[in-house]
Amino acid sequence: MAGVKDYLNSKVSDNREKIEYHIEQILNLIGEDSTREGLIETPARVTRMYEEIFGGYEVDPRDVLGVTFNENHEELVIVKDIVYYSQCEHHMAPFFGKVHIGYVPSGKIVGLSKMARLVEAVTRRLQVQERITSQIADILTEAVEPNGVMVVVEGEHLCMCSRGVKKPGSKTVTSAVRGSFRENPAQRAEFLSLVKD
Ligand SMILES: Nc1nc2c(ncn2[C@@H]2O[C@H](COP(=O)(O)OP(=O)(O)OP(=O)(O)O)[C@@H](O)[C@H]2O)c(=O)[nH]1
Ligand SMILES: [Zn+2]
Repeated sequence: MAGVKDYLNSKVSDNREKIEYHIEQILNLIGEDSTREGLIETPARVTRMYEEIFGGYEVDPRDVLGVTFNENHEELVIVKDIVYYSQCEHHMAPFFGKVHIGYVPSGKIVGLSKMARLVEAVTRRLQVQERITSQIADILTEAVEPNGVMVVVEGEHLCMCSRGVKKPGSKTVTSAVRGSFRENPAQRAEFLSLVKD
């Protein structure tokens, strides 16, 4: 799957000193004095923050759904309102919102918490919202081999609020449908009615 495994080649925890050095350079290059009291710890703080917000690179998202259970439930299962924080790959600015995941099992189910772990693994990277949406749908499809999967992601992008076009409050909604959801409008409608507030 494009863009998932390659990311495991490098991670913040392997490169702390170099990242700190470069953050210090950026502070000076934007006109600051990196040696003043308020900034002296900033390169180390930013690096620790990067470990958190880019923690997805430490994980292969496909491993998160490694354990499944045999179960004969063949109706819709939804985990909704999973909050995520990601960073847009165009501006390295935060975007955030909620993920709603639904699937119709075909003999296999997955632990509910693993859905949230999958969201963490996919979002704590440089991303675009569309790719988050399709990666979640594809990884769940591959792991659980369900009859169908539907994923809806809502996002507010700070690169559109605090800069650029400056439209705070605008929301982007993306969806991905796989398997039975593609052919079955009633199933899509059921999913959408169950995830709406
Ligand atoms: N499709 C998509 N676009 C995104 C996402 N996050 C940010 N963008 C957009 O990426 C685009 C990058 O456009 P560019 O013209 O290269 O960059 P820019 O000059 O900073 O663009 P403006 O934001 O319009 O000022 C912008 O239109 C952003 O709104 C995302 O998750 N999905
Ligand atoms: Zn952006």
